[in-house]
Amino acid sequence: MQNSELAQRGLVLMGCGKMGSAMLEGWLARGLPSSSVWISDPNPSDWVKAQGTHLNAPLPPDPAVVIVAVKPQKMVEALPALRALGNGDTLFVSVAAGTTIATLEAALGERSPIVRAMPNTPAAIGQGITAIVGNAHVSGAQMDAAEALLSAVGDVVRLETEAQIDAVTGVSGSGPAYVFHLIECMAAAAEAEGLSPELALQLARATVAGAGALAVRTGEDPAQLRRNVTSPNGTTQAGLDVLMDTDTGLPPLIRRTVAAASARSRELARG
Ligand SMILES: NC(=O)C1=CN([C@@H]2O[C@H](COP(=O)(O)OP(=O)(O)OC[C@H]3O[C@@H](n4cnc5c(N)ncnc54)[C@H](O)[C@@H]3O)[C@@H](O)[C@H]2O)C=CC1
Ligand SMILES: O=C(O)[C@@H]1CCC=N1
Repeated sequence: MQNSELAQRGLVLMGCGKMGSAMLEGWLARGLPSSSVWISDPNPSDWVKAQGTHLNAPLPPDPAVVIVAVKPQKMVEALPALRALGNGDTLFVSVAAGTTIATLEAALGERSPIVRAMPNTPAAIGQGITAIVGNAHVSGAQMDAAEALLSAVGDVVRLETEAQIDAVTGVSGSGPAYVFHLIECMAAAAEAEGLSPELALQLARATVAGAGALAVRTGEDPAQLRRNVTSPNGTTQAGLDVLMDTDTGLPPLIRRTVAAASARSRELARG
């Protein structure tokens, strides 16, 4: 499926909040005409309203792709409106956490091609990472199309099994929130050491952003990058002795954090 097929048959976006808008911004920037996009959302933002799409208009009869980006709790209410498009060659892509392919098949039709995806919010600036997995009805070309569509907002990885998506959700889907909280914690600690709130936040934000960019651009093992900062018996070593403590430091805390988010993903899947 080429962009031209999307442009011709149309793309439907069901739910256009934070995640839907992030993806829409990427597609429009990549040249998808706004006249080829149909958005269903009872509460669209001013930005969504200004994009020139078909907003809350009757859906096209045979769209190339339908993206489902409503909250998992809204699925039961939202999916019936899409059922008429099921069991054909319209490809459904759901980004909802914890909504299984089986649930989507039951609502949309057992023969519907369905891709389950887990993106993250850095998609808003084209730096997301999305994991995808499809059901048996997704053709190779449709999987390629889903990958192409989602690569408009960052990297895409294909999963071997649907079960992997719970761990993905716990790491990269929810992960930006962990990193934002790290910024908050570093800023609070800097304040506690006597810096002003503004300076503390500036230092924390730039440090996390710069370290992240360095890790990506160099492709270096993060452990080596860490060692590069750490002078023998210096300040970093003193800090890392606390942070890397295997009982009270970051390793067990992050392990529990990701486990809790992954467990919640599995719990949502059970309904
Ligand atoms: N925010 C995030 O970091 C990520 C979110 N997701 C998934 O994306 C989905 C959407 O999440 P967000 O964009 O954060 O939520 P959001 O609340 O910002 O957006 C959801 C949108 O759906 C709309 N909506 C509600 N009922 C609807 C209906 N019946 N039909 C059509 N639209 C309806 C709402 O008005 C809202 O604009 C969720 O399923 C979430 O699991 C996945 C990965 C990351
Ligand atoms: O918190 C959530 O449930 C969604 C899924 C991943 C990120 N946000």
